[in-house]
Amino acid sequence: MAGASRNATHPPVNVIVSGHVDSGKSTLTGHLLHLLGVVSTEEINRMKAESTGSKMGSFCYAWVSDSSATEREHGVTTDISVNRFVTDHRLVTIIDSPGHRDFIPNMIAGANQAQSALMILDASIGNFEAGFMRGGQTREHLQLMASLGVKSIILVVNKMDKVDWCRDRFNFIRKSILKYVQGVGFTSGVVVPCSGFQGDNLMTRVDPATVPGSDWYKGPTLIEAIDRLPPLQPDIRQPVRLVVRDTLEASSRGILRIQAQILGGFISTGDQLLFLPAIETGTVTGM
Ligand SMILES: Nc1nc2c(ncn2[C@@H]2O[C@H](COP(=O)(O)OP(=O)(O)OP(=O)(O)O)[C@@H](O)[C@H]2O)c(=O)[nH]1
Repeated sequence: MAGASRNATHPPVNVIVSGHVDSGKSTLTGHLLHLLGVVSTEEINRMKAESTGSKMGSFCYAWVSDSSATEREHGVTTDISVNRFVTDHRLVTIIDSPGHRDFIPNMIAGANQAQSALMILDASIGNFEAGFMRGGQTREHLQLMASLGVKSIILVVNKMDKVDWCRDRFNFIRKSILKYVQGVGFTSGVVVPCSGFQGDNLMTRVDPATVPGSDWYKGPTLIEAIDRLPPLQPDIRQPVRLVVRDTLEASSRGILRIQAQILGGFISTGDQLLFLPAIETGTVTGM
């Protein structure tokens, strides 16, 4: 159903992975990228061996996103990491982001590039509550994303293995979060249970034969939910907003060749652009 091709012509969708600290964002992202073939089995096996050797074995999938020595040593994401994959109908750019409140500016930088979100909720007893109460990052991230223009959201009830796929626990979290999400202003909000670490319900429906107690779930897998996200449709009536993805060439005459994605408005040769956070202006000489 999906894979790592970068040449897909499917409509693009940019998805930020957000949520309270330690809810399992990087683990879920890394495991999904592995199942999609973006990260090879050899690479995962190497990360499993190295993380186990550093007594951080439970972070093996998180190491796909968390590539810096600090992130790996402390088991905490500090910056965003961006990957691409294709599904049946979408070209997905997935942006893993930090949950720790110290790194909120980096989470905002990621949310700025996205129109859709995976909000990761830790189903474990006490952990959903810690993230959802005042001072937790769940509400803060939802409010930030809504104010930054993220429109659609998939609510991922993660670590279901830690609550034995308890249907009542899922329904409790589902009810609590949906009420809040609608109040913040998101239009859609499908709720998907899964285990990012075990890989259940990421690419294939959780199997009651191997995961006892999960037979009640008949909804979409995570990848099916992602495949149904509304695609990016830049609104040309909005002010110009584009995300610089890469600098391809810088000439001595001061001409910079960049790769960028237009999120709104339209640009023409001769237009002046303001680049942030550098606060520098530039003139469009060609596209
Ligand atoms: N049992 C279980 N543990 C999980 C699951 N997902 C993640 N974990 C564990 O939760 C811990 C934190 O996982 P991370 O993926 O680093 O969490 P995170 O949300 O990316 O962390 P920050 O970005 O630093 O906020 C690790 O020990 C993971 O192994 C899951 O589905 N089940």
